[in-house]
Amino acid sequence: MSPATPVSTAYASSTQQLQSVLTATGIEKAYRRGVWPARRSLTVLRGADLSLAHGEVVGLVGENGSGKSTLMKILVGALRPDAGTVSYDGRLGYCPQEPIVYERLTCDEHFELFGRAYGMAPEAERRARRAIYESLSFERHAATRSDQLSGGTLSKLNLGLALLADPEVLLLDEPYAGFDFDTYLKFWDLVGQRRQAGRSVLIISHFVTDEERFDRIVQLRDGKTQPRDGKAVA
Ligand SMILES: Nc1ncnc2c1ncn2[C@@H]1O[C@H](COP(=O)(O)OP(=O)(O)OP(=O)(O)O)[C@@H](O)[C@H]1O
Repeated sequence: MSPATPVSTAYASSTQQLQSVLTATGIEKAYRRGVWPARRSLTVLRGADLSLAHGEVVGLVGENGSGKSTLMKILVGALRPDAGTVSYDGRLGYCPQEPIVYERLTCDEHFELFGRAYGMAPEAERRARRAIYESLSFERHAATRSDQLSGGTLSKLNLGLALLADPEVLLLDEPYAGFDFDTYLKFWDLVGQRRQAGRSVLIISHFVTDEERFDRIVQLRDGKTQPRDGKAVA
C-alpha cells in the first residue's frame, strides 16, 4: 500500500529534523525462521542508519539479500524493526517491489480509491491522475482492469499510486525493472522534476549505469549502511 502509515511507536512525524526529511537510526532486524525446536534467526540489519535531505535523490544498493527491501519496508512502517527509530516530515509514498493492486479494479478506479484514502479532493485527484498518465504515457489503459495490464504498465500504475498525493518522500523498491527504455527515461525525468520541487526520492537500484543519476549512493553491507565510494557522505 502507499503511502505508508507508521505502525510502531518508534515512528514519529517530526518537525524537528530541519536538515533531513527522513531519518532512520540504529535499525536492527532479524527474521525468525522454522518452527521449534529447529527455530533459527537470520539477522539482516545490524544498526543501519539512513537520512534523506529535502530535494535529495539517493540510491540504496547492496548484494542480493543484503536487506535493502527489509530496510525500505521498515522506513515506510510496513515492517517493525527490532531496534532503532524512524522519523520523517510530511507524507511518504511507497512503491513496493511487487505491485500491490486490486485485480478487479481499473487504473482509474485505483486512483479514485487511493485519492480517497489520501483524503484528496476529487478534482485534485483527477488533476494529479491526468499528470501521471501523461508523464508515464499510460492514459490509454485508464479503463483497463489491473489483472489485464502488462507487467510494465502494472509497474507504472504502482508508481503512479505512490506519486498521487505528491509525497515529500518517495521510496521506490526497484521501480523500473519492467520499464522499456523510453519509460525508463521518462521515469528519470519525473525524478528530476521531484528533485527540483524539493521532494526527496530513495531508490533501490541494481544498475551500475544509474550511478550518475543519484546525488548520493548508500550501500548496505553486513547489515549496516555506508556511503558508496566516490559519492558524498551523508
Ligand atoms: N519475511 C521474511 N522471513 C524470513 N526471511 C526473510 C523475509 N524477508 C526477507 N527475508 C530474508 O532476509 C534477507 C534480506 O532480504 P531482502 O529482501 O531485504 O534483501 P534485498 O537486499 O532487498 O534482496 P534483493 O536484492 O534480492 O531484492 C534475505 O536473506 C531474505 O531471504
